[in-house]
Amino acid sequence: MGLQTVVAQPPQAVRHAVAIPSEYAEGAEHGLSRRIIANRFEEETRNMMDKLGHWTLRTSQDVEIEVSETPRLLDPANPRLAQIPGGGEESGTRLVIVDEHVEEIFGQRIREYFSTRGAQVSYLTLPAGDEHKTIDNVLRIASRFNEIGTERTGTPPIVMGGGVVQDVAGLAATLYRRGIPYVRVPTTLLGQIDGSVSAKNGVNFEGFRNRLGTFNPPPVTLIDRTLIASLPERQVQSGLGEALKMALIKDAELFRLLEEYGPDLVSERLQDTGPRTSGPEAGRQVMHRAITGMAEELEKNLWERDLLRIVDYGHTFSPAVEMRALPDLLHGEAVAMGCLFCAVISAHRGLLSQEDLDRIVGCVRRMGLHPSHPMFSDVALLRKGLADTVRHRGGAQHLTLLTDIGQTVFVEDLTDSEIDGAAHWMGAL
Ligand SMILES: NC(=O)c1ccc[n+]([C@@H]2O[C@H](COP(=O)([O-])OP(=O)(O)OC[C@H]3O[C@@H](n4cnc5c(N)ncnc54)[C@H](O)[C@@H]3O)[C@@H](O)[C@H]2O)c1
Ligand SMILES: O=C(CO)[C@@H](O)[C@H](O)[C@H](O)[C@H](O)COP(=O)(O)O
Ligand SMILES: [Co+2]
Repeated sequence: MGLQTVVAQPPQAVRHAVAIPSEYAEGAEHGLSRRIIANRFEEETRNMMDKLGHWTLRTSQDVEIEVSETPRLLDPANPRLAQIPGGGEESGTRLVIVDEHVEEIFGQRIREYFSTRGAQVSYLTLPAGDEHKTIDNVLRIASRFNEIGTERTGTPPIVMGGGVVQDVAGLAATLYRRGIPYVRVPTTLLGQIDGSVSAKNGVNFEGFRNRLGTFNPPPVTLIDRTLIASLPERQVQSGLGEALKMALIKDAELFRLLEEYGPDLVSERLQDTGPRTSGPEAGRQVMHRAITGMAEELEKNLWERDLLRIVDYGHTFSPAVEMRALPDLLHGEAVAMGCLFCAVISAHRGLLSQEDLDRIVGCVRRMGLHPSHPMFSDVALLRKGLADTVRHRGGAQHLTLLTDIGQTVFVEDLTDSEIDGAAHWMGAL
């Protein structure tokens, strides 16, 4: 039966062109009104549908993500790191994935830990840095899973390192056998306060940040704050860039801590060892407040069904800048600049006071971060970056701006001239 498209007068429920078989269309030639033809077609289709099978599968998934502070994680007396999430039995060799600096600093302790505990493990070291957040490295991990016989559930890999190795290994775990559990041990400040509660993984692709990735939260993430004591200052500052984001969008007290203790947090690597911060335990508070804020935001929207996300603050223009500047700008450095850029737009709109804007610039500087980079004055790059972010946000700007420190509003009407104004301001810093 040939099909021919006839634009019928839509009956109540039919609002568009209906494909009507040719014998009905022929009826039109015999003077039947299009309305009658369409009704007859609908009725016959309905009769036929009664005899056709129809299946709808509805399911939901309970997800529990444990993020636990675990002191003395590498002490062989502490069983936590070797445990199988959910308490299952270990049934073969587990892959321990680290990056090259983690290997350098902790490799020996990690080996001692597993050998003392008699755990069957194999090691894989990946190159460090965002430029190695690639699909090739995902495949390297998958090959090692094959080599050592990684199972569906009994041999969950353990990933120790910063956000890069977490993202790469997380994607490998989600692809392998269509998804295996793994244990996440973040060893950077950024990884501990931001990536630690995230369900996302990903790799950069064709010059775009996190263009390939999935949602696959590991069941267990273990945080030992002492592991970040060996971080270079610059990496601590970069991590504080994400803490600043969290402070600006929802936690004025966190902002106050960053403002007051910024330099100490950096020099002490949040260990609360110095005379000034050991009293109020600024390091512990900053870490706890940042994780709590992120967990609150992600728990209600883990799969990002809602693309209005305040945690994307500072991540609107920064992805384009960060990728163009690679490897010169670290993720948290670009995010801090992205936060400031949107604070400037907020102030130019009269949403944020000049005094608050000055406090934000001061805070960024106190944490040892640069408030700007020449690329944040590159108007063409910023506009292109926004266009791609809009595609990422389902075609809307969904731009978070500040109305106060710790208070936000979404806008959808940012103009090119506002971008130009903020870019000019950043260039004058
Ligand atoms: N999936 C998510 O939700 C999520 C969240 C935040 C960030 N990220 C991603 O994370 C990446 C940034 O993470 P990052 O800042 O941790 O960078 P990173 O992973 O590159 O680590 C930074 C550097 O610190 C080194 N290092 C790691 N632990 C160390 C330690 N304890 N002592 C000394 N050196 C150590 C690493 O080898 C690396 O050279 C970005 O690609 C970002 O997109 C992902
Ligand atoms: O950088 C990241 C995740 O990579 C987080 O800090 C952040 O909170 C958000 O998840 C990002 O804004 C969105 O990341 P993405 O969807 O662009 O990968
Ligand atoms: Co980020």
